[in-house]
Amino acid sequence: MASLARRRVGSLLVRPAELGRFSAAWRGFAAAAEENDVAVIGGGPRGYVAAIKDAQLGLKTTCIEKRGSLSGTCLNVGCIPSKIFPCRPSQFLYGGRTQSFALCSFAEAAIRGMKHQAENAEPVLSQSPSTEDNVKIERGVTNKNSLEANELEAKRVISFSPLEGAAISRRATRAIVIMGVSGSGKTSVAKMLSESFHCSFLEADDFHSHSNKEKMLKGIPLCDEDRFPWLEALRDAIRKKFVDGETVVLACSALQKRYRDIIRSADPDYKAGEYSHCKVKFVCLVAPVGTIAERINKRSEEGNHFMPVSLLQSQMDLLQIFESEGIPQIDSTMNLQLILDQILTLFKDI
Ligand SMILES: Nc1ncnc2c1ncn2[C@@H]1O[C@H](COP(=O)(O)OP(=O)(O)O)[C@@H](O)[C@H]1O
Ligand SMILES: O=C(O)[C@H](O)[C@@H](O)[C@H](O)[C@H](O)COP(=O)(O)O
Repeated sequence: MASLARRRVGSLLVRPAELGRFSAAWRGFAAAAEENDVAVIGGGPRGYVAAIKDAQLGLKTTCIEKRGSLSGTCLNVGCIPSKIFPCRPSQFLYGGRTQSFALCSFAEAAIRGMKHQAENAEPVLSQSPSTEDNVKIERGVTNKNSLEANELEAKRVISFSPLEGAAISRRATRAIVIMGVSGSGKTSVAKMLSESFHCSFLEADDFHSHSNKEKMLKGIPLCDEDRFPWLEALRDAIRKKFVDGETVVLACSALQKRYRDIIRSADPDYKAGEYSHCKVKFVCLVAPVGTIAERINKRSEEGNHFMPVSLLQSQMDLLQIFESEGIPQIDSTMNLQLILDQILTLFKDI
């Protein structure tokens, strides 16, 4: 089979021999100097399972893992029990039957095991994988740009960093639309958000027809006839992302509910009005008209956009959000990092 992944410098490469107790499972894996069919980045529970499966399918597989042993945080550092129990030991460990735990013998045995782990948990917690430092290191190793950083050539690379893993598994089928009037900061914020999520970014402006852009350039507001094909193209682009199992962040004005409804219909399961179940989520950036006008003027002076400030008022007039839609509004006079932090907080649980 043709080589799909070639290692040039392998400081991050884990050889099968270094995998200790996993070596038997890794017999099918390529030695570092051999050619690889697949490179799997990240040796956590998802990464090593993918790598083992590839090896079982007969592909020469190399797993890249910074830790030097497999199975990620759970096995090497300590997983949920060791993190939870030191916080609430009395409730879980000593409350026993007197609390509302209907414990079967299996659960009792599990708790005894956890108690044992908890008693030894202090040093584990001091190197908790959830510290920011640790996350940074992981991202440095496994994000999409890391191929170059790792000096790894690959046509088929599967990446499983803890952070990206969380992003993929928790947000896999979401579209987050950063909406608002022209100049409110949609593009700037949406780009940053997509970088944080390691996901695609779509710019609604790129979907406008030439005639739409010409119209706006001349200071003529779009009408619905102009907008609908544009919004439908955006809907289709988002739907494609959903089909591919991808998260996407879109910057789009989406000023009226009827426009947002077209975008919401990218979710094939969306039922009109059931906003909280819809995979398409909106966040609206708001700021006083004066602030936005200044930004648009500056942007126009720099020749960076077709949208003239003369259209701002028509956009402000059009913007309408219904309370029932539950669209969070973010003050876009804040600096971009603060805006991003607020949005990340909003979406931390999805
Ligand atoms: N929070 C912010 N603080 C300061 N300037 C901002 C902020 N957000 C956006 N800008 C600037 O305002 C202008 C318009 O932002 P942009 O992201 O293009 O808005 P939109 O996509 O909503 O039209 C850009 O020049 C951008 O750099
Ligand atoms: O970034 C912007 O300045 C706006 O997003 C703008 O370019 C948008 O494409 C138009 O506003 C057209 O759509 P509406 O007239 O429906 O906002």
